Amino acid sequence: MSVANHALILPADWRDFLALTKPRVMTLVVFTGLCGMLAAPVSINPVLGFTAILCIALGAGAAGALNQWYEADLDSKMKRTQGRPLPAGRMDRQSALHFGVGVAALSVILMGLAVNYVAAGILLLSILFYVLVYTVWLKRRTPQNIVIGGAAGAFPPLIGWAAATGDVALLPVLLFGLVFLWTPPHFWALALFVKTDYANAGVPMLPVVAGEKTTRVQIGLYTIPMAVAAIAPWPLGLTGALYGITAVATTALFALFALQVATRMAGEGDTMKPEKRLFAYSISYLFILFAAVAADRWLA
Ligand code: HEM
Ligand SMILES: CC(C)=CCC/C(C)=C/CC/C(C)=C/COP(=O)(O)OP(=O)(O)O
Repeated sequence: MSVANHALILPADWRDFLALTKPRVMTLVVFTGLCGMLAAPVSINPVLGFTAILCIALGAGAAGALNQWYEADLDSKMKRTQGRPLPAGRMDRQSALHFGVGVAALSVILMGLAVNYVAAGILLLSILFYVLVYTVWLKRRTPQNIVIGGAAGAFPPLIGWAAATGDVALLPVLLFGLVFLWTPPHFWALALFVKTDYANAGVPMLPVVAGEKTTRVQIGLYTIPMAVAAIAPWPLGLTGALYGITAVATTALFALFALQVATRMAGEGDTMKPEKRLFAYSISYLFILFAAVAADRWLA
């Protein structure tokens, strides 16, 4: 059987290695890192700044590759992920592992040598968090997997800030909190409409384990502290009105969409529209907020 499987593996090309890095999701991860760096009250040398962002992209991509190396079995059971290079048989697991470990090591070492050790340390922590805490430990065990493990995706603004300043401060910590608290509504909105995929693969995502109604309520509840983290930098004097007004307006819309998801209880029939809208908007929302925090520092 394993010989037959092996015979099915076609040579991977560069597009498969690119797919291993989850490039679409990682664009937002890298963007939050870039804006965290631009929000810092110092001007980083452009070559070092570019290197730092490259390291975040390489580290995040490597973490995505290691995630796919570890869970090729799960990915082969879900429609959304069946076409990835490993489950589709276009790449062997060994190549994915070598690529992931090599690129992760390169990203952390380069960040440490060229930028600074604080940024390198947080980058290493976020890679380990995504691969070990989320993927290996929590994802298959508890519906709280993305609440705790999701912290991995919230580190990039801190990494960007640390790359520029060599330190951390309250503003990037609030930005960390924003992404951390944004992750549950972002992901559970999606999980509501890909629920059967996760159920088939045996992944205990919240809608599968606790049901649709609980998930909707949880989305609403997480939106409250998320809104506080999003708006707080303005009254705290960490940003100006450009960010503040943008945060209030975009967060109000997020809260409205989350409320619509929370109050649309299971069994009403018709379409799944509110959760699709919240999921799509969640992505634009973070792009806009992070663009605003950087613009506030440079334009205001
Ligand atoms: C554990 C936490 C998270 C989970 C489980 C999660 C899960 C997902 C899933 C399953 C998708 C569907 C499409 C795909 O696979 O490409 C998705 C889309 C996306 N996620 Fe997340 N996500 C998480 C955190 C984040 C974070 C922290 C960011 C960025 C800051 C992010 C940004 C995105 C973006 C930009 C997309 C859209 C990709 C596209 O256009 O196809 N996600 N997420
Ligand atoms: C800097 C650095 C290392 C950042 C890490 C970035 C990070 C943790 C992003 C989380 C977003 C993500 C790809 C979730 C997918 O969850 P999943 O793996 O359960 O999704 P899947 O079902 O699509 O495989």
